[in-house]
Amino acid sequence: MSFLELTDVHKRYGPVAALAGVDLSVASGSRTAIVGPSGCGKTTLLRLIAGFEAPDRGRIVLDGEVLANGGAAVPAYRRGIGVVAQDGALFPHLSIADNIGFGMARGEDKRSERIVELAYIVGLDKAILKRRPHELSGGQQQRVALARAMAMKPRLMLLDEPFSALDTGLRASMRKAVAELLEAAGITTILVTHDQAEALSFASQVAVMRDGLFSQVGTPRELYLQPKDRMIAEFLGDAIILPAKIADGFASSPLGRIAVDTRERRDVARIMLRPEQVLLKRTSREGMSGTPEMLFGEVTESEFAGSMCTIAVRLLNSPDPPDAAAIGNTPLILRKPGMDTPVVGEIVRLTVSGKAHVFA
Ligand SMILES: Nc1ncnc2c1ncn2[C@@H]1O[C@H](COP(=O)(O)OP(=O)(O)OP(=O)(O)O)[C@@H](O)[C@H]1O
Repeated sequence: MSFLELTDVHKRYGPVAALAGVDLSVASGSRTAIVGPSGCGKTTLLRLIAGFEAPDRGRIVLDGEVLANGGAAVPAYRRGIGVVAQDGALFPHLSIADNIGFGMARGEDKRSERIVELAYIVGLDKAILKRRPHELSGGQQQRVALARAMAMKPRLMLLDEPFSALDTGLRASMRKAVAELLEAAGITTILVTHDQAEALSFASQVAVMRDGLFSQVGTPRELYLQPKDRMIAEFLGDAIILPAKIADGFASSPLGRIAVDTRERRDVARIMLRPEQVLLKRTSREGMSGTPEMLFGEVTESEFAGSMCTIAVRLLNSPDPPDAAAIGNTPLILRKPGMDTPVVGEIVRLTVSGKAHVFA
């Protein structure tokens, strides 16, 4: 049985259906990431789980306890749910120690020791406990917010874009530290993020939301490699989408014969590859002769961007695709390590590794 269960949850603001019948199961001790375009309902969902608002319809059950059933709802302060908002939302007039201690039960034993311990757990030096929030960096404030949420020993932790104010390096290290921290404490967590890489690396379950509904829920690997549709594919990373004729576990495509992830299909469909599945080897125009079964292309654009660079490759001898008009002369957009990126005009041999995913 799942730890948190949402069934047919609806929430409307005037004419806007922010949530249009959401179902979600979250396992105990797991980490779930919710991603989706701006305005799709992510924050509304967290607010309903936290108890800041009640659903119009539907049930929210946490560890067997009904938190909300339509408008009838357990108040937020009785839910045992920790919330860390995007801006940290610290109390500006309280010291860092009192901010952290705010989450503790009144008269809790060894309060000061526990505050120091929580500060240590989230990687804060105890020297800053006397300071006020405005004397801390954005990253430090986020850690205080997390320590405050952990101080109340929550059953469930809700993180609403908690890393978005941090720069790239700090963001990755904070994410890892927070994941380890919550894991060690056995706290079930839901993270809302705009960053697909963050969702895929942080969570054991990723839920993609669109127009107030989950369009796909699964493991990061399932969603990345077997997205249900083009929108989900492109939301979670770069995707090469091609027309293909499918039969017997293979696709005839503009990139030649490629193994696909289903043996059942026998039709014309769109297939998807992730750019890292297309491997390039430098060659020359002379190297193309006498090898009709191999696939070649010419680099038409190359954009340097540090560790990973973007290149465009125009296919030179593509087998006829099933609907040639759909691909036309569109180059493939690939990302390659910056140290060894082919330059414009170079001829490359292309091979595909792994299987392509067939869209329904
Ligand atoms: N209090 C409110 N009153 C009226 N409309 C609201 C209210 N809160 C949210 N909405 C609307 O509900 C929809 C969902 O909003 P929500 O904040 O949940 O989206 P989101 O996915 O979290 O967006 P973002 O990624 O931009 O934060 C939006 O159309 C929003 O304008």
